[in-house]
Amino acid sequence: MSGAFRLGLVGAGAIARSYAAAISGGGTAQLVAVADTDGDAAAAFARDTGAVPFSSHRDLAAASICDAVLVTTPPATHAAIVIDLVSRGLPVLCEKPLSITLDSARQMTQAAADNGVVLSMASKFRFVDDVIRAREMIAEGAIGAPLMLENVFTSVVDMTNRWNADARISGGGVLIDNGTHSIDIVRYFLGPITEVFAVAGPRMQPVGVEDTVTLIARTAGGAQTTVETSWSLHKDRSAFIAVYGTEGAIEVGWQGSRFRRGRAGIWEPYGTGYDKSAAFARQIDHFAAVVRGEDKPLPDAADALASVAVIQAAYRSIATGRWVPAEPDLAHSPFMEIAR
Ligand SMILES: NC(=O)C1=CN([C@@H]2O[C@H](COP(=O)(O)OP(=O)(O)OC[C@H]3O[C@@H](n4cnc5c(N)ncnc54)[C@H](OP(=O)(O)O)[C@@H]3O)[C@@H](O)[C@H]2O)C=CC1
Ligand SMILES: O=C1CO[C@H](CO)[C@@H](O)[C@@H]1O
Repeated sequence: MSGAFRLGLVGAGAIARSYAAAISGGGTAQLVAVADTDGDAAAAFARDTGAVPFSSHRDLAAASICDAVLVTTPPATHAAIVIDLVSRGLPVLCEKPLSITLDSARQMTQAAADNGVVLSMASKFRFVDDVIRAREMIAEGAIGAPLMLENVFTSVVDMTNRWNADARISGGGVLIDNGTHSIDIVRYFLGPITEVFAVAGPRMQPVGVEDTVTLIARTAGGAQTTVETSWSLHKDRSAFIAVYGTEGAIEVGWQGSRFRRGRAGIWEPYGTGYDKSAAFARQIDHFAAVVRGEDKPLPDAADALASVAVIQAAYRSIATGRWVPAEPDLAHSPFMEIAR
């Protein structure tokens, strides 16, 4: 494959517009096709981007003009669309969550494996410079052994008239929505998650799904983590990730990040914080490199599947009030003995 990376897009809604803006800023990808079941949305997107419009992902695939496809439809539609696309040999980058059930997510990763094509889940925070640098510093031993990770994704978003509040389409509320980012971040920094405990807070929006969730997780490496997600509370924290280790700490912030040597040293600033468009652009360039065989998927299909498994475990924890084993192959970790 040489020349521009010809990207098709399925689902011409809000986040598709963010991708189009990021791609138009440069990089290796060119948006060549767009499919949306809403003909007006596809036509408007096509007009603004120069992509060829289609009324279904199947028609888009049949046109054979794409090297790969980005799926940006609501979560309940991901499985059927992705399975169709990978079965036609098209590599796919699918927006989060990969799917709304573990069974359907497994079918997706299996279909990709059977057809020998790349399937990755969009996880923009893996493509934020300060997040990448934080992970590198931890790998270099800058904070010693990581002991604790805190993640906070809280902001006020009115979900009352959006598909996000309809569990049949979204799979749940803020836990599957923002929590999917959180779980992938935790796994990116600390590796597999063994057990989770989650509680849903008082519901502040008149919706049929949870709008505030606190989650605690243990990792296979022995670190612990807390995740706070809300569509209804704005904690207004400057940092969205904090990792504390035996020899220091790192905070990744929205406007800039910082590093502290030792348990009570001076904070040293680094980086410039979070830039969504830059992260999207970098994610697409990385996906192009993966499809060209020049790099490995981030996250890979197993990571994406694990994120679905952990979120499902967290929902079981909310329903039962118990610790729940998270990633199936890690169900018998020593921590479960403590939890019992
Ligand atoms: N990474 C990030 O920062 C973010 C990621 N997301 C994720 O992106 C995805 C899309 O979210 P968002 O852009 O907010 O959703 P939108 O509702 O704004 O857009 C989705 C579009 O897909 C269309 N659509 C629905 N079903 C199909 C189908 N089967 N084939 C083709 N098109 C279809 C919808 O049409 P219609 O309206 O007629 O149903 C709509 O035009 C979700 O998975 C979400 O979790 C969302 C926001 C931020
Ligand atoms: O990153 C994100 C920002 O918040 C949105 C609304 O909760 C999420 O859907 C999205 O994934």
